[in-house]
Amino acid sequence: MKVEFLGSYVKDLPQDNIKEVVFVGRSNVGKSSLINMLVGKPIAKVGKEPGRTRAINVFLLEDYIKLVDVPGYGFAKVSKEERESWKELMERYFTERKNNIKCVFVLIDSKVGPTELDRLMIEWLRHKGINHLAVLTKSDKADQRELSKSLKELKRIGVQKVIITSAKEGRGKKELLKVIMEAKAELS
Ligand SMILES: Nc1nc2c(ncn2[C@@H]2O[C@H](COP(=O)(O)OP(=O)(O)OP(=O)(O)O)[C@@H](O)[C@H]2O)c(=O)[nH]1
Ligand SMILES: [Mg+2]
Repeated sequence: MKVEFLGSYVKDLPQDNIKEVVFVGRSNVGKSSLINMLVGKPIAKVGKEPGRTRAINVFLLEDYIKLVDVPGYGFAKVSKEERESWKELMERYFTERKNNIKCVFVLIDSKVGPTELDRLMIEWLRHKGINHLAVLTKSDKADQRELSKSLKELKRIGVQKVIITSAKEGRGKKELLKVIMEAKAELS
């Protein structure tokens, strides 16, 4: 698959008309790993310590759609200022890029299920009218009971579509790529 790193953004965001899919979720939930699994190469940095991805990292896939890796939320060890700047960056990103966003993948750990912050994120996307779906990550680490519980909880908070994934085992790759590639059909 053809993929190219377009840049890292902390302030000024790109101003083009290319469609994008966005990966959001708690720090350490597996956003960067999932991007790497999808494109088949280690293009996004995977952190040993959570809270590693500080900027918005943008990758161009097959010349027509962008994958956007945004900094994770909910990491306890960040200062109030850092949390504020994260919020500011996210608000700007979703406001400025709203019309380009094809889908937001809200990543949730299969074993942990949706946290309060995930719920707020989903509610906020719903309120803004931004298309989104839930992606359960690291399914290789969760047993059937944990997985069912996470699915049930997502249903309870009104999530319509869920894709179960494991970056380690390649699970969910086809389903995610299908959502991503649908942008192509929309463009032509
Ligand atoms: N077992 C297992 N581990 C995973 C999987 N995906 C990611 N990990 C591990 O989880 C940790 C965090 O992964 P990242 O991809 O860096 O997570 P992130 O969401 O990008 O984290 P931030 O950039 O800090 O927000 C790393 O140690 C990964 O190796 C998976 O599918 N299975
Ligand atoms: Mg990351």
